[in-house]
Amino acid sequence: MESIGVLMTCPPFDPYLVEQLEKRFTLFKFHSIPDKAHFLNSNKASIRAVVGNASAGADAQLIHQLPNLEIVSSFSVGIDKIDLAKCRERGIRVTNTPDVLTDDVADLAIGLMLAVLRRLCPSDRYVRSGQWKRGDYKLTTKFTGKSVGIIGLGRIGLAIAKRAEAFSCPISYHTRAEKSDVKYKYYPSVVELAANCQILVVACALTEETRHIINREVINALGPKGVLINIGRGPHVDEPELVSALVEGRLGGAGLDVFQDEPNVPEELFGLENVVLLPHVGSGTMETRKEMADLVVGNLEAHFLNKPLLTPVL
Ligand SMILES: O=CC(=O)O
Repeated sequence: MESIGVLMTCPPFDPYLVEQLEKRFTLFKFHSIPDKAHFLNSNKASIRAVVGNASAGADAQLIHQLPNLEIVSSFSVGIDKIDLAKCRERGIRVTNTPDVLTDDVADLAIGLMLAVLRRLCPSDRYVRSGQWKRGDYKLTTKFTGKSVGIIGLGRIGLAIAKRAEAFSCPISYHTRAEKSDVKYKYYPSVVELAANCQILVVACALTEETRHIINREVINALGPKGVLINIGRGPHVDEPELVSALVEGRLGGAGLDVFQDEPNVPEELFGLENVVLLPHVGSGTMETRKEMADLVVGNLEAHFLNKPLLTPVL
């Protein structure tokens, strides 16, 4: 398989993934190539696979420039950076990394809920800056028993629900259609869900339908005591609306792992104690990233050996 060219479109941040790919294929790290047009012109014939992630996948323009592309294997569960319609049209296979990251992302969602309500980050800073010596930290808000509304009840949404249930949180949800196999309360609109929960979690895939699913109306329905948790994608949220709601106190707080223009985060949020900002680390544990890398490589190997794909999307 060494002669097969694999183009890595995401930054080569994961040393294990890079090592595994380099062992088997001819790996091109697109991120560090200065003249991308020239590179593509000279190497397009040999590139038969693309490896991307949540930040860079394969858009229509790239797919068009790779005449021999057979598979896009994403180091992520989300596939919003891949032009699926183009892949379908060209018969290009697509894989992602579901299941292996579900626990980590759900754990982080609960971590964000606790961090926002119990003010874990500012109270840590309180101790480090020596302020504790001058008096106790102010009282915070209880998490156990808060009502949790979840947008998207797929693998990750369900794992969040299961964890929140252990904290005695009543669970409700919104999905395109009501699910017959869950006992949680269903709301047919996101505004209704937001109006009826204290913590609203975005856990759905990013599609044209779910872009800006959190808008001004939803934020106002969640209200000045409500908390928004986003472990989905930045563009799920109308970010300027979220920022003004937080700055004006129209929303109680937010725990955000994702942003509209990563790694750029609105600086207006930096001074707010009711906001926790994370650098898109939902699946970022050593254990899970290794399993994700093994899936990326396993899918490529399966494809080039004409075996069934491990986690096919297309
Ligand atoms: O954001 C991370 C992923 O989609 O896996």
